[in-house]
Amino acid sequence: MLEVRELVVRYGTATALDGIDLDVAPGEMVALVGANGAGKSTLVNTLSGIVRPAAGRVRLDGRMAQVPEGRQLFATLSVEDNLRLGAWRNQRSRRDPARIYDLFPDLVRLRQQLAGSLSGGQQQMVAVGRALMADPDLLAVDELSLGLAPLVVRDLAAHLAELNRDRGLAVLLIEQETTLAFELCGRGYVLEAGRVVASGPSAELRASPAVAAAYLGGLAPAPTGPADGGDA
Ligand SMILES: Nc1ncnc2c1ncn2[C@@H]1O[C@H](COP(=O)(O)OP(=O)(O)OP(=O)(O)O)[C@@H](O)[C@H]1O
Repeated sequence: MLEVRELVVRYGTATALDGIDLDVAPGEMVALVGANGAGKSTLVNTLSGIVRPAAGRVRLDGRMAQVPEGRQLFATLSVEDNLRLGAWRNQRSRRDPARIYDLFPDLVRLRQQLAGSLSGGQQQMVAVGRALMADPDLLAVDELSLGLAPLVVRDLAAHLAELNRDRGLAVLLIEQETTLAFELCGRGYVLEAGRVVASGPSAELRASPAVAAAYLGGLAPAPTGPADGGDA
């Protein structure tokens, strides 16, 4: 449903994405991991049209909604108004946030509260809910876990997995938390300095030196097997 080919993005003379190929199939959960500055947000912002590519192409069948990095809620609007804003392109009949309250019952009692006064976890619920209000086929989540307690992250991750399983929602999960990303998604991509340096099933990526290298600046994990040939 999403096909990205040879995507190049530049900010002035700096190249942020340098020939990215990436696919998400309908109903798939795909992880995009990489260290700070690798180009993850640039990629998502290009998919959603916020950033214009210098070259390459993006083909998207269906509708994509984005949970932006840092949530970016309207702090002085209520939870309910933030949710409704997610549906501004929908027909009137699909602007009722009731379905989001079914998904996140905790938001019901907060519906009139200003978004700026919520906890980080509550804000992330609203940000996910607002994106879901657009009835997307693909949800791109930029840093689900950012600044949140592990229990809250678990809860949000469980919701995403449920939406994927029950409604066939495709998810592109942008994460620095590789453990979470590879647990939740069957397949993933590792980005380093604007390039895909590894991709494949999460089980393989988890053990991949490329993942460690992307995070530790080129240091591969120490070998776990017996030393080969050395006698020290
Ligand atoms: N608006 C911008 N103008 C100039 N350079 C930018 C802009 N946005 C991002 N960059 C640069 O592009 C590169 C990729 O940044 P990006 O935010 O996409 O990385 P990221 O992987 O999402 O990082 P993080 O995990 O820290 O959010 C970085 O070198 C960054 O400094």
